[in-house]
Amino acid sequence: MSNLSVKLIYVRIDNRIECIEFDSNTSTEDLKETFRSAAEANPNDILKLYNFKGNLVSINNSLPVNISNEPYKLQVIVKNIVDYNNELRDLIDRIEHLEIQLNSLSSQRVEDLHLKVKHLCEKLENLDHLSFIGLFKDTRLYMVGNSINSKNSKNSDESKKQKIKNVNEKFKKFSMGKVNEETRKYLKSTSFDGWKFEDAELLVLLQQIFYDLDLVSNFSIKLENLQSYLIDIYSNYNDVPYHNFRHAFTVTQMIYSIICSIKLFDLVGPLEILALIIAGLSHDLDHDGFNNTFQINAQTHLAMIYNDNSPLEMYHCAVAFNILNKPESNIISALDKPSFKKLRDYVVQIILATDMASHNQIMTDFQKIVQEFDFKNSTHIKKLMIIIMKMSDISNECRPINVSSIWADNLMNEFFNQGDHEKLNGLPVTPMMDRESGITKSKSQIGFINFVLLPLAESLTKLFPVLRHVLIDPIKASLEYYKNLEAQEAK
Ligand SMILES: Nc1nc2c(ncn2[C@@H]2O[C@H](COP(=O)(O)O)[C@@H](O)[C@H]2O)c(=O)[nH]1
Ligand SMILES: [Zn+2]
Repeated sequence: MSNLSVKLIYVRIDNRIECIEFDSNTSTEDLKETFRSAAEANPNDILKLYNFKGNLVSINNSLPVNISNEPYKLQVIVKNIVDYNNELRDLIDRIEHLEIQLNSLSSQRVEDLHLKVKHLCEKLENLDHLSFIGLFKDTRLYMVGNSINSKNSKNSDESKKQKIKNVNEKFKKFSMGKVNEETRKYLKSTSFDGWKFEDAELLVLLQQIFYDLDLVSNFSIKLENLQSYLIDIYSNYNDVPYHNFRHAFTVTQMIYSIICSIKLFDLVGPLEILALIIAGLSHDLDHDGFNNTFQINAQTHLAMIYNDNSPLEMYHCAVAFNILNKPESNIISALDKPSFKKLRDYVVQIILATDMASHNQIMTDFQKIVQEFDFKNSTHIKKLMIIIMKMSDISNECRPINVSSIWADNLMNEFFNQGDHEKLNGLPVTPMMDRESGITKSKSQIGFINFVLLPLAESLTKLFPVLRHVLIDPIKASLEYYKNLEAQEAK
């Protein structure tokens, strides 16, 4: 080998720097093997190489040389996670089988085990390296410029259909029983833990909310239409880490909890209550896990059809009314034309207001009216409905830390997944979404609580002091938790 053709490159693997030597005759396979040995990686592991600017680069003999102060970064994606996941799925199947055999859900040990496995499985599915190789996610729209309807895998479509079918069957079966008083009461609480329930159970609880708010009687909703509507809502959320059906459930449950805490049904009419519940359920329909900034920068189909104006929220509204348009899922068929128009206006305005780009304006508007709030003023009422929706949308940190912490992890996973795709597509990377920017969960939550969540909760509490105990106190507890965590991380 002539010395002139020898290349030396420096690579950071975890916290150590390795120097790799190769030449222009070294094949890509051999070079990858050298990287693999340097990283002590297994043959099936995936290697990701980033240059000093943080861009992903391919490993081949034309890699530019660098200096030791500006090393490449090598990341190893452990493959065995797939096997773990299969094992976990098997385990879930076996536990479900066992449950059927026991013919009772009351065995606490089986239930606990089932929950633990489910949570672990969810965590594994959301690991960032899985998001990169796209093993578990429906990656539609992930490719820049793709149409919203293009899906990457027939198999994932089939398994989604099967999952919906199973959940639908269980939902109908569970619906034959009654939700007990204790659960109905718990459902009204802001400390409700949705992670304890499976999807079909969440649907039963949503159905219960429609009954307990008298929406079924006030709007003559047929049970079969309500069930078909709820299943359509369920089916139109994607398996993304954060903006999924559970998020829609959690937000709707918080809306319900606030309605009950402030007895909103005594202050506004049933149409306003119905609009809030429909908006909560629909506000992130068919979210693909990428925010508006990504949609606009990547010039996705959504950004194109909505001209960069709140593309996601516009689309969620469109999907919401598409579902309501289906005769079998139309839960608002009893409304006359003026009432339909009013409900539609409420739902659209409430969903559009969840675009965080409008947050400051909405806060300013509400703070102006809060001192002289008039429950007979329709503009005031609409602004209040918007604030209740926004409060519920970002309210994870109002819940106990064991509940909210999973949400914060899921949100960070979704953010980092977006950051990875931004890098891969040469788009501007939002620092908060860059896994290499040093942002931590504690930092992210402290900032969000101080600058967004707490001011919003304080505004709503000014109008309804009863909320101090159920919103402000737990938010402050979460803030303390994250401050302690940050202090520990700094040590
Ligand atoms: N850093 C955090 N950001 C949060 C949290 N909860 C919500 N959010 C942000 O707000 C929007 C809400 O709108 P959505 O309709 O998209 O759900 C969400 O996308 C996040 O950007 C939080 O706890 N921490
Ligand atoms: Zn949301």
